[in-house]
Amino acid sequence: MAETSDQGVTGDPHWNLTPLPADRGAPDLPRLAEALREFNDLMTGAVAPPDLVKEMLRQVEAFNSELRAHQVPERDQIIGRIDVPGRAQGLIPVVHTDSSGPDHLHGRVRFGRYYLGRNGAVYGGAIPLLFDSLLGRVSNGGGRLPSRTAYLHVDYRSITPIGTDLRFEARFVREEGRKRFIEGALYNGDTLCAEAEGLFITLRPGQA
Ligand SMILES: CCCCC/C=C\C/C=C\C/C=C\C/C=C\CCCC(=O)SCCNC(=O)CCNC(=O)[C@H](O)C(C)(C)COP(=O)(O)OP(=O)(O)OC[C@H]1O[C@@H](n2cnc3c(N)ncnc32)[C@H](O)[C@@H]1OP(=O)(O)O
Repeated sequence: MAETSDQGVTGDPHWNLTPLPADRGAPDLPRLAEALREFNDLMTGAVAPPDLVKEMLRQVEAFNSELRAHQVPERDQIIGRIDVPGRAQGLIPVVHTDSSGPDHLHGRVRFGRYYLGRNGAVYGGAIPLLFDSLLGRVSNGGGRLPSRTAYLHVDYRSITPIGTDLRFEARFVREEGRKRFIEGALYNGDTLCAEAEGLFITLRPGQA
């Protein structure tokens, strides 16, 4: 499956994004995020030998020590930006878009072992995380002004399995003044795993 970035707001003046610095490792950051995602999945599923654990601890502590010297204010941060593929972070699993438009987003997602709750099922809290991102993308797509989640209602209809390609749909339902109602659903084949309804509020000018 091809990597897909959070598209739809890139270059949109509403988001007021500063240009990405080309020389600050940005091209490698999505690959680093991919490696870290795989690390999380492998680490979750492994019982590693003690020497390997010791060596990983040494290396991770060494990276932490270097990174402490390179902390920047939020406005200069690269990881998490919507114009970087997969946002270069591992919080939300990578989403692959099959079809998108001003009022919908359809695609696929796979939760790795890192997201395991129990008995092969995705941890329940990870599902609203996904829906917030998907519904937020629909709300903020189509050239609309930025909005913020006011509520997110999730119904769990059946177990969501890890390690399986799942299909999602999200759609813009209606708008009432500053209120936007967005719905989404997550399927394993024909089985409905979860569905969500979100209220997103258009931010007023200057509202941070
Ligand atoms: C600027 C960044 C925004 C965040 C977006 C982040 C990233 C976006 C990036 C890229 C976009 C692409 C992808 C998007 C991905 C993810 C999106 C995630 C978005 C979030 O994850 S964001 C964090 C979680 N989110 C919060 O942290 C909200 C905290 N909160 C507030 O910031 C305020 O609470 C706010 C602004 C929501 C409203 O405040 P406000 O003062 O502007 O407006 P007000 O209260 O007047 O509400 C107006 C009308 O909505 C009704 N209303 C309000 N809340 C309601 C509720 N809960 N239930 C039922 N009705 C409700 C009122 O009753 C009134 O209705 P009426 O007009 O009919 O009287």
